[in-house]
Amino acid sequence: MPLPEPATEAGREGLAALLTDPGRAVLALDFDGTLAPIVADPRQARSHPRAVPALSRLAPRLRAVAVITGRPAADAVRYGGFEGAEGLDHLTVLGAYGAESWRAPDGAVRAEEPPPGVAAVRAELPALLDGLGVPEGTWTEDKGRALAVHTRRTASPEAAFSLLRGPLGDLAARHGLVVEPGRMVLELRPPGADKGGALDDFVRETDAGAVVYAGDDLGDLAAYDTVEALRGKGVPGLLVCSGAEGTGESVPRLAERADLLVPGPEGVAALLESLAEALD
Ligand SMILES: O=P(O)(O)OC[C@H]1O[C@H](O[C@H]2O[C@H](CO)[C@@H](O)[C@H](O)[C@H]2O)[C@H](O)[C@@H](O)[C@@H]1O
Repeated sequence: MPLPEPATEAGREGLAALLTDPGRAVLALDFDGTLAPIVADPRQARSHPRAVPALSRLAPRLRAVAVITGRPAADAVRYGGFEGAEGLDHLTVLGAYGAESWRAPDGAVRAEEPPPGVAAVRAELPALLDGLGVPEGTWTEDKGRALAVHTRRTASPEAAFSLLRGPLGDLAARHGLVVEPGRMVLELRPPGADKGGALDDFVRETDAGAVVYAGDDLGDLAAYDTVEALRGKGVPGLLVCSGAEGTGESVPRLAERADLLVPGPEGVAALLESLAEALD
């Protein structure tokens, strides 16, 4: 497939920088909705079958590749199928919005201690959900340093999301946490870390001369901010939005800022394949 053309001049510069000097370019990707198709049960999410093979071809040509995700790093590594994958022997996975990291060379997860508010929220959340009479299918994902309440498997996911938003915001605030809204999920997590800071640190650490970032959800906006700030400092960048795969769940605040819109994880995998082909 030929390389798609970014819609903006800045995006075209970002893509050109990667193609001209791939050895200085960093590629960073979100996991759910970008590398992995959205599925009803978060425990069943897996990389798109073409994603890891494409990354395996591409990664050895680039300065560095990172997956930056709201998932715990270990979950993303496992669900992504990244450990031991050919060509990914220098992959970095930054989990929990950057509060956790996993690096392929040693395979260990480094994580900050969760603040005490997480344990307090864990203790109070079941009674709060009961009291609200949440619909069947509401499901809490315990992420260790955060709790995510999912509504995708309820009969009316958006109505359940709206019902929960205020009370979960109050609970989070009482314990010094924040609510991170996502695709049919409200996550109560510690403030501080975000994907923008995680990407900025990674770009500095790798001394990258160009950056490509791909994401699909509100949590990716902070990484978009970082790419735009880097562009302002003369580091070319390309912003990719993984679109909504025909589910009607697009995230306009991300799509309207992207240089390149691709159709979901399948489109992301196709883009990675095209980049690999162009560099071969
Ligand atoms: O930063 P990401 O890698 O995009 O992770 C964000 C959240 O993704 C997961 O939830 C989303 O994907 C699920 C599986 O497809 C889907 O069922 C759910 O509706 C989506 O919101 C994950 O479960 C969360 O912990 C992540 O924070």
